[in-house]
Amino acid sequence: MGWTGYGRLWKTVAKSNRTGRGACRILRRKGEQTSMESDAPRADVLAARHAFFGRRATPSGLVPPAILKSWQRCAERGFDSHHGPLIEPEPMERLKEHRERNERLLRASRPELAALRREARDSGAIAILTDAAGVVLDAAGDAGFAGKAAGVALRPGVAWSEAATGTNAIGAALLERRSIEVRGAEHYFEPHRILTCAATPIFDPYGALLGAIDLSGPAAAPPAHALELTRLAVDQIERRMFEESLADAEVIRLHADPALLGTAQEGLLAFRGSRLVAANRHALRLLGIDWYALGARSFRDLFDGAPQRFDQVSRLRSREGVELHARLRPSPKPVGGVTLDAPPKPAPAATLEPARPEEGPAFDAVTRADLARAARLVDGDVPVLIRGETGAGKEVFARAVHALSRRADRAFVAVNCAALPETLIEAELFGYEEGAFTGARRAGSKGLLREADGGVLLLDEIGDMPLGLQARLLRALQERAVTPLGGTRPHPIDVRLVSATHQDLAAMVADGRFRADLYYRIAQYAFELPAFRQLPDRRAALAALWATLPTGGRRLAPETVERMAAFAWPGNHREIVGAMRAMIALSEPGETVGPDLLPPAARDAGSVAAPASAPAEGGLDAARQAAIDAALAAAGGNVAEAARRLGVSRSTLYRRGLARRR
Ligand SMILES: Nc1ncnc2c1ncn2[C@@H]1O[C@H](COP(=O)(O)OP(=O)(O)OP(=O)(O)O)[C@@H](O)[C@H]1O
Repeated sequence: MGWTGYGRLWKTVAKSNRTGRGACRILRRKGEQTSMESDAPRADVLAARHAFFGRRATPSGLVPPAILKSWQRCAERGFDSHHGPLIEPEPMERLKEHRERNERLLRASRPELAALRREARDSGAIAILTDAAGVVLDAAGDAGFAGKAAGVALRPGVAWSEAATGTNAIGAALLERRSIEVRGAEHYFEPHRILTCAATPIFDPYGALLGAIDLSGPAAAPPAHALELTRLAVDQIERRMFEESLADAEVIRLHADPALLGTAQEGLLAFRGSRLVAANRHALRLLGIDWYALGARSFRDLFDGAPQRFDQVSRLRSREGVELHARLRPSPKPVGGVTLDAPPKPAPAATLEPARPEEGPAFDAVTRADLARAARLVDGDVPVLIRGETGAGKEVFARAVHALSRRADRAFVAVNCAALPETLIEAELFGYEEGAFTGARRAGSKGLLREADGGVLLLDEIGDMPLGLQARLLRALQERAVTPLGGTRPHPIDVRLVSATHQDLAAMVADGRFRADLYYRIAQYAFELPAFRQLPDRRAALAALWATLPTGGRRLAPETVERMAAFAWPGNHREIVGAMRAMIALSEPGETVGPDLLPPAARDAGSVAAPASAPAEGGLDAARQAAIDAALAAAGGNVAEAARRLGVSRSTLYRRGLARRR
C-alpha cells in the first residue's frame, strides 16, 4: 500500500490493534500526547448532546473535555447546531490562490497524500490536506463517500476551522496543535454527524503550523487506524520538509532506540554554529523541550559533552539525563566555520531565553514560533510584514527576527515612515548627492537603504508611506539598487526587508491608498501580533513582561495583576511596560506592589472590563468595550484617532458598539 517508509512502525500499530475497528481510538504512541480520544459509547455522546443542546447543561464525563470545550465555544459564537454552517461557495480562483500559497506544503505532502488516498479508497473514506486556516486544499479517495462529504461542504476550498464549521477534527487539531479524532455526533452541527474524522497538524521545522492531514470516513463505518495513519503521514511530511529546508545546517538525528534512527520516528535537531535553529516534534519530546528552545539553546545547553564521530551512531546524554543514540550530519558548509563541539558562542544581543530578568523581550510560545519562521523567511530573502496595534511590539519583534537571522551580526536599520515628511523620507531612504537640495549635507548621504546593505531593513509604519514614494521604493526593491537624490548612478543593495504597520494594508489597497504591487512585494508573508486584550493568557503575559524589567525584587500583588489583566491597555506592551516602570519607580525594592500604584484607568479596570479569562473574540465583550472607552478617552473623544489607536477602521469602531453608546 505504499507505506514502505514507515512499514515497521505501521506493523507495530497494526499488531497492537488487532482487537478491531473500534480499538483504533485507543491508539497511542508511547510518550505521546493523547488525542481527543475516549471510549464513550455512542449513547454517551447522544446523552451529552441531549444535555448540552437540549437542556443547556454541561455534561461531564460523557464526551472528551476537548469536545465539550469546542461545543461551548461554538455555542458562544451563536452557532445553531441543528443546521449546517453557512458556507459561501468560493470561486475556483480562490482555491487556486490557496493552493499557490501552499505550494511547498502540497509538494512535500504529495507522496503521503497519494498513499493515504489509496488507503482511503480501500476503506470508503477520503484523505484531506488543509492549510493552517483549515482550508481544504486537496480531498480525494472513495468517490461515493467524497460525494457525501461534499454534500456537507467537506470539499476543496472550504475552511474547516472551528470558527467556520464548528467542532470538527481539522479545526480542533489546528486549534489544539495535536492529533484529534472527532466521531459522528461529536461534531457540533447535526449534518456533520455522518462523518468520523481524524486529523494531525503539520508543523514546519521552526514550529509554525502549516496545515493538517485528515482522514474522514462515514461515521457508521470509520476507516481503521485513521488517527495513526494521519500521524504517520505527517511524520513523513515534516521529515521531508526538514531535510529540504536544512540542507546547509548541522543535523543531529536521535532516538532512545538505535533501531529507530533513520525512521520517521527519529528526533531531528538542526544547528547553525552551535545554536539550535530547527527541530521536529520527536526531538522536542525526547529532550523535554518546546519550540521556545529554537534560537535560544545551544548544543551544550541540551547535551552533556560533545559527540565523538559524525559518521557513526554515538551515544548522547541529554541534560535531563536521558540516554540517546545519535547520528550527526555535518553541515556541508559550516556557517561561520563553527561546529557543534566548538566552545559556545556568546549569546546574541536579543536573546530569546524566556523571561530572565532584564534579558530582552518576552515572547510567548506562538510568537517564538513566528519569530523562528520569520527569521527563516528573512534568510530566504522573503519580505515579511508584521501587523499589530500600536505598542504591540512590532519593532521588538523585528529586532528579534534580525537577531535570529543569519544577518544577526550585520546592520539592523529601522526607518519610521510616519515620522517624516515625504521629501525627507525620500532623502533618508535613498540618500542624496552633495547639494541635491537646500539644506543637504555637503558630503551627501548614503541613505538608510544603503546603510542597511548586507543587513536587515525595517520599514516601520509602511502604511503611512506616501504613494509617490511607494513607487520609488518598489523600484529599488525590484532592481535591488538605489539611485540617490540628485544622482544618476544606481548603487546595488542587498537588504532583507521587514515591514511593519498598524493599518489594514489590504483595505488600503482596495481603497487605492496603498499600491497593490508594493503590497504584494512586501507582504509575501504576514505575521499578526495580537493586541494585549486578545491574548488568551493575559496574566502570563504580564508576568513575562514584569520579568524583563529591573524589578529589584518587587512583586506584583495578585490584586494588581487582576486589575491589569482586566484592563484593555490600548497602548499594549508599550503602555504596560510604561505603567510597570512607573510602579517600580514609585515603590521600594522588595515591596509587593499594590493596585494603588497603577495608572487610574487600569486601577479601576476590574469593575468595567471582563475577567482576564474572557474570550477575546465573540462579540462586544466587556474587555473590548473597555478598550474602546480607553482609546476614546486617550484620544479626547476623537473617533478617528481612537480608531487609529485601536488599529481598527472608524466603521469597525462604530460597528463594534460605539454607535450604541452614543
Ligand atoms: N515582547 C516584548 N517584551 C517586552 N517588552 C516589549 C515587547 N514588545 C513590546 N515591548 C515594549 O513595548 C515598547 C513598544 O514596542 P514596539 O516599539 O516594538 O511597538 P510597535 O508595535 O512597533 O509600536 P508602534 O506601532 O507604535 O511603533 C517597547 O519599547 C518595549 O518597552
